[in-house]
Amino acid sequence: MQIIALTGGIASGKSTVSARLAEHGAVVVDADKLAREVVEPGRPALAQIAAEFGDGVLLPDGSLNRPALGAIVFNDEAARLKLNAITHPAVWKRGNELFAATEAENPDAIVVYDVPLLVEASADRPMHFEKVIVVSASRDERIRRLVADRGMSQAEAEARVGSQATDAERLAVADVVLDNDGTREELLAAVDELWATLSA
Ligand SMILES: CC(C)(COP(=O)(O)OP(=O)(O)OC[C@H]1O[C@@H](n2cnc3c(N)ncnc32)[C@H](O)[C@@H]1O)[C@@H](O)C(=O)NCCC(=O)NCCS
Ligand SMILES: Nc1ncnc2c1ncn2[C@@H]1O[C@H](COP(=O)(O)OP(=O)(O)OP(=O)(O)O)[C@@H](O)[C@H]1O
Repeated sequence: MQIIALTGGIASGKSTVSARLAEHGAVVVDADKLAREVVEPGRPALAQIAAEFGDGVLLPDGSLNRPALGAIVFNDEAARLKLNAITHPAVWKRGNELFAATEAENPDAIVVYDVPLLVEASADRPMHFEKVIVVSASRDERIRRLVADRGMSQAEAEARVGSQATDAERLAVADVVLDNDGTREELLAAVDELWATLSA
């Protein structure tokens, strides 16, 4: 089994790349999904978040109020680091369990781990990757997509992008770079070429 990390800034195009790799046969594990799973009601991470940030980050039904927590952590680095310290170890642990289960089922699998915060969370990462793929798109283009496609305000989009590593920091750990400042079709063609080398 190979485990390949797929990273990139918010709205760089990671989901577009991982969906195409899945069509080719890759097993995709999505860290954002794992991060949602580890804060479900009843999980220890949710209790830790409520203890740290107060009951204002919970909805009346006891689940996480994501916009409320986002408004705090994307405007306050110390708060964000506290949240990361709660969630990231739980995400890596769950990821490792899924990798082990995939290997047991299919030792030849090519696993793509879609992990937005690979660089930011590297200190908490007890994990080795065969290759690191970075999807790169300019800061301005990513902010444009967040405002146009995700309904964020300009300020929210800038805060979220500003909470992440820079493209230069991500490119420093890249084995493969997929440029996504062009069209979606150009990106997909580059992914198809990449798959040919991964599966060779
Ligand atoms: C703050 C929260 C509640 C906001 O939820 P929301 O539904 O608005 O965003 P969602 O989780 O879908 O994340 C969307 C994107 O935001 C960015 N993002 C999320 N968390 C962080 C963070 N701690 N630092 C920087 N960027 C982040 C990533 O690019 C991610 O792909 C949520 O993102 C969260 O719990 N974050 C901490 C866990 C985490 O680090 N997740 C990222 C993958 S490990
Ligand atoms: N080359 C492109 N041209 C125009 N729009 C694009 C292109 N690639 C992706 N998009 C759009 O930009 C947005 C972000 O793409 P995508 O969801 O693949 O990125 P992501 O990195 O997975 O985002 P997130 O970090 O939020 O999960 C989507 O709305 C997508 O349709």
